[in-house]
Amino acid sequence: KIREYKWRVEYMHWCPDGVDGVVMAINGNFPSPTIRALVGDTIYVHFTNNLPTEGVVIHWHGISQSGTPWADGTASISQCPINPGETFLYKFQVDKAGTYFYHGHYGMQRSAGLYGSLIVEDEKEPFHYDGEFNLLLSDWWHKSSNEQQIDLSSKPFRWIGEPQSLLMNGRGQFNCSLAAQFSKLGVPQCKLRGDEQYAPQILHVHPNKTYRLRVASSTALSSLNLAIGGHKMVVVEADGNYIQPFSVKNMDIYSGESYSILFNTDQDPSNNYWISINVRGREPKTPQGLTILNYIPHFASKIPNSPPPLPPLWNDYKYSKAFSNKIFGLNGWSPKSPTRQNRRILLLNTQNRIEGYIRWAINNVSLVFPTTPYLGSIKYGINNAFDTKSPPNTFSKNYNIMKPPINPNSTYGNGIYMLKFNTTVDVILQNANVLAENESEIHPWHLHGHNFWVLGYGDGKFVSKNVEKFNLKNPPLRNTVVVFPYGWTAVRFVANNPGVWAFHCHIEPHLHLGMGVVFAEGVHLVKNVPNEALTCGLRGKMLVKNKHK
Ligand SMILES: O=C1O[C@H]([C@@H](O)CO)C(O)=C1O
Repeated sequence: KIREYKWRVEYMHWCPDGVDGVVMAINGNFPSPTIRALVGDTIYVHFTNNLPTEGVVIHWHGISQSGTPWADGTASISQCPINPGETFLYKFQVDKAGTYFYHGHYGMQRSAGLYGSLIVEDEKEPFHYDGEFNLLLSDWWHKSSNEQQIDLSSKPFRWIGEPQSLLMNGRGQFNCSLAAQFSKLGVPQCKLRGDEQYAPQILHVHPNKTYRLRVASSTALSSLNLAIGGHKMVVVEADGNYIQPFSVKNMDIYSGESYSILFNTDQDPSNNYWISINVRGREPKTPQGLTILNYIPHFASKIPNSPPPLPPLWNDYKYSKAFSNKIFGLNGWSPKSPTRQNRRILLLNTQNRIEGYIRWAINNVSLVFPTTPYLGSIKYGINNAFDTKSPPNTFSKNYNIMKPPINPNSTYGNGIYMLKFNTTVDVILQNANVLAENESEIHPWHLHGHNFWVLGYGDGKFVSKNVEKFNLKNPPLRNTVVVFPYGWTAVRFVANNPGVWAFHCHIEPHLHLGMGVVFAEGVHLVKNVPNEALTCGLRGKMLVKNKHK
């Protein structure tokens, strides 16, 4: 079935957390509209840019874009930014059921609020439920994304700081709390009618049923922990892949990840319950995000009679690792990983300083995007559009990941990794100490155009004997995976999707500061690239020249 949408993106005044602000909205909605489709459907989005002075693109996070790499929505990689006043047609198939989302992928447009849910349903699933909800999680700053972007590229560097609020489906509370009576912070109780833009979206449930909660995190920065007070959660899906069900009382979710959980409404039906999100992995300076699980027929306004769930300590990484290590592919539903790899790439994640500017680098290269999208320059053989020398396959064996870099300098680069078509590639993501002593941060890495198998995580520096401990039995398939502080993460994927694909830290300011790499495979097999995708930069000039010949 074809599902067709006409969308226009524009700036709009909105009040996501009780403080007036400006969001990037689609057709007047914040968050942007939810797409619901059935597996196998083709989506047509006629996307018009009504922003007054800036380009825009939309990335369909988790969708393989098999056969349509020009619709992946990554500026400088798969297409030219759509100019103000122009319309671009995103046409792609949703070939895999799951919980997904979409978001801006140019500059800091995700932080500006350009995101929405994309849910692909399946007729056959390995579990049952009576009803479902969807929560798209995000973090929100009172400073505009434009100013954030300027801060990050200033000398001296200005860090954007922690978000002012956490949002669920675009709703949060900054100047008041839903749970003030349980809080020691002295914030007032929110007095809400329920129709405010920042009033929480309440989840209404019937007792003694099973519900599916779909959650995805579109945060710009924050790693989160989600809990439903008094209720156990059974995790059943990760990034559009069925996983071996496991039960937890709260769960971590990193930017770029999505999950489905099942919960039973088996608690005292005369009470309501909190649903909470809290910041993990960074010293929390942002109040927890809250909404209410309301047992019908009681009033939704009835405040739960116990305090919101207590999250694990923000820096309890052992706790986070235990959660990640519970995720396995579901037998019979999850495709098996190839048993061996053709190529192994080691990627060292470092924070650096180039000419006084703070940047992130991978194997000492800090990614800057070229003006001509890679897809067009490779496909049409334009060889002066980017550095055709590949970035390093590995990093120095002597690098001490436990200390700040001895030489923090790095280089800007836009070279990419050319992968042989249909080969199996292992990537080891290696974390390290940042510029300051005794600090290493969480980085959730997201791969475009593919899922990868997560073969394992480890502490410290990766050594070749770690390969013996790789999980080849039931590794989970995902499109996003966390790299823990001072640790490494190993993933495997098959380079079988003709196109050019970003692989990057999903923390938006980190990508903006160079924390990513680009893979290209089988580009000669890409057919029918619409001219509108690539009519900018040198490819644009080439088209114009040909016309006048
Ligand atoms: O990229 C980042 O910069 C700051 C800090 O490391 C320097 O101010 C921070 O917390 C980041 O995640």
